[in-house]
Amino acid sequence: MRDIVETIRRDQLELVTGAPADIMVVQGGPGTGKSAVGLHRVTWLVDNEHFRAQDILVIGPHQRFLDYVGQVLPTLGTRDVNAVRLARLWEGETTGTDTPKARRVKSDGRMADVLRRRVESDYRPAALDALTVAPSFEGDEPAIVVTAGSTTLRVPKSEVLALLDRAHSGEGPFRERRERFRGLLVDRLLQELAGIAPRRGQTGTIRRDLERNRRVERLVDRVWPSPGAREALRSLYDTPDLLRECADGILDEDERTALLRPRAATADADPWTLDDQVCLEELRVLISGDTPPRYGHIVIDEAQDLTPMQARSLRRRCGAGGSMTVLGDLAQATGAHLPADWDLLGALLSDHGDWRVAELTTSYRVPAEIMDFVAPLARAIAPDLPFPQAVREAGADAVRTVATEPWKLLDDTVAHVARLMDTSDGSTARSVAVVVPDDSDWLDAISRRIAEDDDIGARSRETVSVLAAAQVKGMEYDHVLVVEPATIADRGPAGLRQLYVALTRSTQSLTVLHTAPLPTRLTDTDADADAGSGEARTEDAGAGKLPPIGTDVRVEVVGRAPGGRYKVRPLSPVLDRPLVLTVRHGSVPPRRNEKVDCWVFANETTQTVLTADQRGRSPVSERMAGRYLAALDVLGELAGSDDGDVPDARVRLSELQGMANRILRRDQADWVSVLHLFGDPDRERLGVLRDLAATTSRALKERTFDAGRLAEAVTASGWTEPLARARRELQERFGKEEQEPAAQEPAPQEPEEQEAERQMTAVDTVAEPASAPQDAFLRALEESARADRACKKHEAVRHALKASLLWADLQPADSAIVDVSCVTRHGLFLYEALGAGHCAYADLRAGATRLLEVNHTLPTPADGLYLVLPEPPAEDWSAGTIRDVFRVHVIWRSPTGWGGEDTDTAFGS
Ligand SMILES: Nc1ncnc2c1ncn2[C@@H]1O[C@H](COP(=O)(O)OP(=O)(O)OP(=O)(O)O)[C@@H](O)[C@H]1O
Repeated sequence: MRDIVETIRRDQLELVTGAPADIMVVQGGPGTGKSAVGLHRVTWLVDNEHFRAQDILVIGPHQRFLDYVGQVLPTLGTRDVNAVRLARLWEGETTGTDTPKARRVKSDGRMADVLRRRVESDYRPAALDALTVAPSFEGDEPAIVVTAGSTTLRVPKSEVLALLDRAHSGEGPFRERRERFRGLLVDRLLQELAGIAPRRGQTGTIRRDLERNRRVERLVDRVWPSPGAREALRSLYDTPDLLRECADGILDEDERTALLRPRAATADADPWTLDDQVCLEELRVLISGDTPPRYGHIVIDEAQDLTPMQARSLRRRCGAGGSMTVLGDLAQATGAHLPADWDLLGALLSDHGDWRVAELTTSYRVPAEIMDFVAPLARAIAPDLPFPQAVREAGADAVRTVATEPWKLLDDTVAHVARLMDTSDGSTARSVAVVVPDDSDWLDAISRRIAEDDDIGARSRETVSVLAAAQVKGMEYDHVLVVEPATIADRGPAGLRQLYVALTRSTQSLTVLHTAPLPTRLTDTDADADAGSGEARTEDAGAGKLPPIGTDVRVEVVGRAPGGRYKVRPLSPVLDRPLVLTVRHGSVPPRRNEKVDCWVFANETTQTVLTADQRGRSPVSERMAGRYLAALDVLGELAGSDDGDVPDARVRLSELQGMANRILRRDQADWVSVLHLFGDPDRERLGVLRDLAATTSRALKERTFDAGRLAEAVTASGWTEPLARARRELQERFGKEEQEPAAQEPAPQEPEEQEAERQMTAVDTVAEPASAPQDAFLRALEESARADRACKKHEAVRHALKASLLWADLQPADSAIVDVSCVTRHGLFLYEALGAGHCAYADLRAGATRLLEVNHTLPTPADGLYLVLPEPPAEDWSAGTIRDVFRVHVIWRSPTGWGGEDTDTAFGS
């Protein structure tokens, strides 16, 4: 950043020194110096006395940006500028999260109209009817009556209505107009009093008495109540009729349903979200006219992520004659709204006044080789934006894409981090960022492995950052290592943009480590430029034409497609979408013109992905059906309960969460069947179900469960009917009621935290002892498993094995008897871990015998048996002998991963 002080370029300088008038939007790709321009502009505005430093507000996306501001502005000679994170701009604590749908509705500009109507809905002149007294003589009209001391004052109803209308139609916030009405009414009563008792009417205290008169108070409260902002919003969210009235013609039914939320016992206990806080500010302005502090000039960084409601609120902070510098890149938008142009934000930030867009088109950060690599992605997500030209070249090695196997990914990541750290010239340490998909376990797994690594552990503390993709916006590192880009790209509507942000953070080199094929949008150098900025929007765009997941298709292989996939043409049925066949690593690649029977695995925006791999298509087994039945009912039972006292509620909620997760992750033997059972919902709706199960479970755990609130949430989610249908279907299919889930397996202590583990145990064919063997035999096996597991080394090996299976995209399980079991493409495998020092032939023989015993307890024998050692066997002949004699394979932990002849098959290859 310090470089820019000397090297600022002409196009940047023009923006820095432009006269501050209205709104200037600076649109520029990654590394074009937008943030740098914004900060230089602050200094220039202060130095040239356009504004005092304290009249300038700088808004950034996160704390690291503020640290950067705090560091850079003083070096430019400017102090006392207000700098704040966007999320901190609004009053109140954020205690809740919204569903993506609710978030989009609350932050949409139309919400301002709904809120305005909500405030005005409290003006109720019709309530006057109930407060009037009948005419007292012929020719008289209904009137309101107020007693002032011994005098009775009557004002005809028509006059009160006129006063109401006069006050209401005037200018000003709601409460100001309400007080105006009170004043007008009191004036009128005084006038009445002056007619009856001229002398009393003139005393000074009588006006105050009338203002506080109980009847006057009551009348004002009835015809013109005025709740505070929080109550106004709570009642809007928890009263469907009120919401319908306020949103009529503005929000459709789906959108209204997304907003509904039961209220908690107190307003403080409500789950207030950031978008709620923005709405509350809007309401405070409407109700009492309270506005936040204003500034002369506002600089907003990463402005592409502003929501329309936030933009309105920022406008409010801009003083009369104030101006703004708005910095952003539409291609990097990852917020609730993905704007295709600056029109809406420009109009809102300028309050429909003047605004203009200037462009920066030279990337100073990202080397040309990396920009070339991301160009297809940029074309896909933002075809109309100018793509920045890089000023620097970093050499042929600047971009590396490294395909690896899932079980090697951790080791490979660490090895590449070590390589990148060693690129230092010796004087300055290089900054290295490892960017992983959001919400994955990899953040912890990789951080831990790096920290534990003897070689780089201590050295890495200062220089290596492991970050989720959502955390890297606006950041810059020497070397960036992006792990599994396909998963980042697959995360929701903004996934591809998130990936674009992650890939453009580096000044020196980019390494991409992947086990799944690279996203086509990244590799597709021939892609049409008009793929459209809506490309990343939703997976179900144009849903009418999409072939259902699980549909059988026979295809002919046409040739290779980018990202390790194959272009195919449909033979039957004929599908009119581009089709690609994906092939798992390690399997035999299909030949050109080969005919393949496959099925629809996923519908991407522009193509349908097929696979011949039958994993995922198993029917729901009878054993799982019992558990699913219990899970499908749990929300209904809880919603109808008094206090959440429902048998095994958290276990069943966890199962329900697991059902949604298996579809979202496409990772279990029966995920396609469960998808159909749920009625083929899209990913967003599955996310809603998963979150509902998780939050309910958390509420039970934290004893904040509220049945009424759950009932409303379930209705609002739209899941009531699909869950009931799924239950009916399962019952019909298996002709039974659910089994007790607790009888299936021990209830985990913390269902959410045990989710991963429960996923594993959810595999149908997983090793659960059959009832035939003697109890005593089972107990003996359990006992010896327990003894083995007391050894730390044994457990370390067992968990390392599970981790590698997970990396291999498999779902390991275990039980009281089986150390690890896993369904692979070759069937069910059992694994027996050995502990420290158990590597002699006698130990292997004992382990193999035990494996055979465990195998004997299964209803049907496993398809592969593996002994897993903490180190290589003591004798070099023993592994082969064990295999020949017992048909048990032997693998062992090695410094670089796993050793042994059968390592590949052990992980399903
Ligand atoms: N004229 C320049 N000469 C040399 N380096 C520059 C120049 N302008 C910007 N830079 C450098 O380029 C890098 C990127 O700048 P900056 O962070 O301001 O870009 P940005 O447009 O905000 O990027 P992004 O959108 O990716 O967050 C910084 O290291 C900055 O110092």
